[in-house]
Amino acid sequence: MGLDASRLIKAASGFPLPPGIHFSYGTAGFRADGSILDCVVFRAGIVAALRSLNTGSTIGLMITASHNPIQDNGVKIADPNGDMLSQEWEPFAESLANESNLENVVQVVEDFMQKNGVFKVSASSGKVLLARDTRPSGGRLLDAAKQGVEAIAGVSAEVIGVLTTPQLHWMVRATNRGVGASEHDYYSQISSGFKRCIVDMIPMRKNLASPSELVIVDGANGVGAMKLSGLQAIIPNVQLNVRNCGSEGGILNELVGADYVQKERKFPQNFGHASDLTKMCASFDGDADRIVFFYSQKSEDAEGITLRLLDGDKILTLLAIFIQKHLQELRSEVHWLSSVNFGVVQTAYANGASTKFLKENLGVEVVLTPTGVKHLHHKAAQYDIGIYFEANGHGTVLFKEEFFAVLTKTAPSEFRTEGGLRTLCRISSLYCIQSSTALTSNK
Ligand SMILES: CC(=O)N[C@H]1[C@@H](OP(=O)(O)O)O[C@H](CO)[C@@H](O)[C@@H]1O
Repeated sequence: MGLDASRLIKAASGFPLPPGIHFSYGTAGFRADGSILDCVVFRAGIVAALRSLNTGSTIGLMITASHNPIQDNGVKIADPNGDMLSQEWEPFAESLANESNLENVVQVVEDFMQKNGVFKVSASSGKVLLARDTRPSGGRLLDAAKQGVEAIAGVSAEVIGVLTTPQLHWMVRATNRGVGASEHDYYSQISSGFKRCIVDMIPMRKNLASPSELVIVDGANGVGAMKLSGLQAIIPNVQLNVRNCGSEGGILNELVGADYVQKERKFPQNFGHASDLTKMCASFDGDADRIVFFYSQKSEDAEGITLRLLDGDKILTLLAIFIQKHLQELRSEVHWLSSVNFGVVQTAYANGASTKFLKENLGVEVVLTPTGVKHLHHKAAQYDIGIYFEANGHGTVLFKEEFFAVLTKTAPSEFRTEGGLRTLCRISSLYCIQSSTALTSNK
């Protein structure tokens, strides 16, 4: 099957390239002021459609500018297993996005297809799932992306609507695995992981609804707040107090959200009250793929209250201590577990004290990668158990599937401290979401 050039040119002519601007493919896709992105997003739709034909799988396309201001927007593409678009495709995406001549657009696509055998692998039934966050330009840009997908014959676009970025990544992965991939399935998976990991594992905290256990969440006036209420509806016994939901006139990412709290070391709007003292709080970013925690303490200064931040480095360190402890217990009992490798991944921006602690005090292998989830995720996935976090709060825990399968099949009777085995299985059930997500880390 060849490219339908006239169909592509006709569709592309509706989305002219704004003159004099070069669009760069950044750490996670294209970003710019939302008013000038129609062409780039349309062409990202073409890239996603071709990727779908090339891989013979469903691909995801997300319209979001994450932690950036409300007037910005952007586009990220999710690969079949829920990872970021393969880095090999980034130069193609960038040259397509910047081609000003329509005839050349076809040429760029044809050359790339020829080089990569896009249509050799494909059946004639590609599919792209499309979603967006809550930005005002999101609906218009989602439509541009849809038209880009449909400009490629044989590929269909399914608009899912408003989602967090991790939800879209998860749905793409679940769709390609042929398991339940609805938003409700997503909540059910987190909810059962939460129940197994938090509620059952820590009996004394069973009554999580008690006011002292309340977690207060800063939703950054974005999609995370909205989705958290969906999740809360099916998680029993947990009371979350969600502020900055965007419904009371608050502006997305303005004086709120993970980026603000982490960079400014300030309370987000509607936090920092005396009544919140010592309570655990969490901040999402605009598309809920970052989280940082914080709490307040009494201080001597004029404000009287100081913010204590748990950024990605601290979250990673706490997780590493926890997993290392259980792993060491199990290794002392079961021979094959001694070969299980466990490592953590940070970027060069990580606090050096955390890296030193992880290496020297905890004895964990630490690898540094460039900034960007695609780099950290890829590296962490090479371990049986890998944790990655950027200081800004992107991160997760990954369990290699083969390792997890052996772990869950191992009879509890082989272990004296059965609890350690159960704990690892339970943690993996909470982090089974696979992509950096604020919702699973909300504990
Ligand atoms: C998915 C991804 O790679 N996101 C990138 C990107 O963050 P966003 O929250 O997606 O804007 O830029 C950050 C640097 O500004 C980088 O730290 C991070 O890894």
